[in-house]
Amino acid sequence: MIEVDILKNIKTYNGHHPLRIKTTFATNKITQIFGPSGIGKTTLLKILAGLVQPEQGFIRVNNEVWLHTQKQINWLPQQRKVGFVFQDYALFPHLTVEQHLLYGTPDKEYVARLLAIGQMQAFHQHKPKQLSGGQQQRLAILRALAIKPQILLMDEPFSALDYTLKKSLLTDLKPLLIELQTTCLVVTHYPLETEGWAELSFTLE
Ligand SMILES: Nc1ncnc2c1ncn2[C@@H]1O[C@H](COP(=O)(O)OP(=O)(O)OP(=O)(O)O)[C@@H](O)[C@H]1O
Repeated sequence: MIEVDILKNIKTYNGHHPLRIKTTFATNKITQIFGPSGIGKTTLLKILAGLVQPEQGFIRVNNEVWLHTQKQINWLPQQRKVGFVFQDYALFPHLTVEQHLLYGTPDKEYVARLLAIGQMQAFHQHKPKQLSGGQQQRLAILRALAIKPQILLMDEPFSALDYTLKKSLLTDLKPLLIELQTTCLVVTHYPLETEGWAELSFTLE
């Protein structure tokens, strides 16, 4: 179980606004996160990854306390074993597709498997600027999986994919997540629950 109890002052167009989130997420499940634009969905993912710091907070993943502001516990992002799919992909311009994946794992067989899941074999030597938007997005997803993350945080990860690609990616990703025992939190407007992909949902209000 992931236990989250955080308070973050977020900047809005007319000053500051407190973002208070107290909830739990089931581990080894896919949870879709809903909420209106600007409510703080991306901020929640970044706080879980350790990329944004809340003013006050507590995060426990199973029996590991990742963040406890009162006790000055704050695990570094790299200690959290989290994969992150950023809304803007955040790819490395100088690395090829294959190098992006090898950055996360030395396991060449696993890299080949990821390339197949993302239908990216033909582009493995390409750099991001030689890829389409949908290919860049698939690479961002594969890179996040390369480290075999304990938690996979995905921010609008399928927005640039057409329906057919999205369907086949969802079909191939789910067994991998089950095999890796990865907990997945995904922010997306695409109805993953009706697709039978997301198992749970959480709405940020
Ligand atoms: N590091 C930060 N510190 C303080 N405020 C922030 C920080 N990052 C984002 N914000 C503010 O937090 C608010 C929520 O942003 P966020 O991107 O988390 O929303 P969202 O729910 O993901 O929105 P959308 O669905 O439009 O992507 C915005 O008003 C933004 O300006």
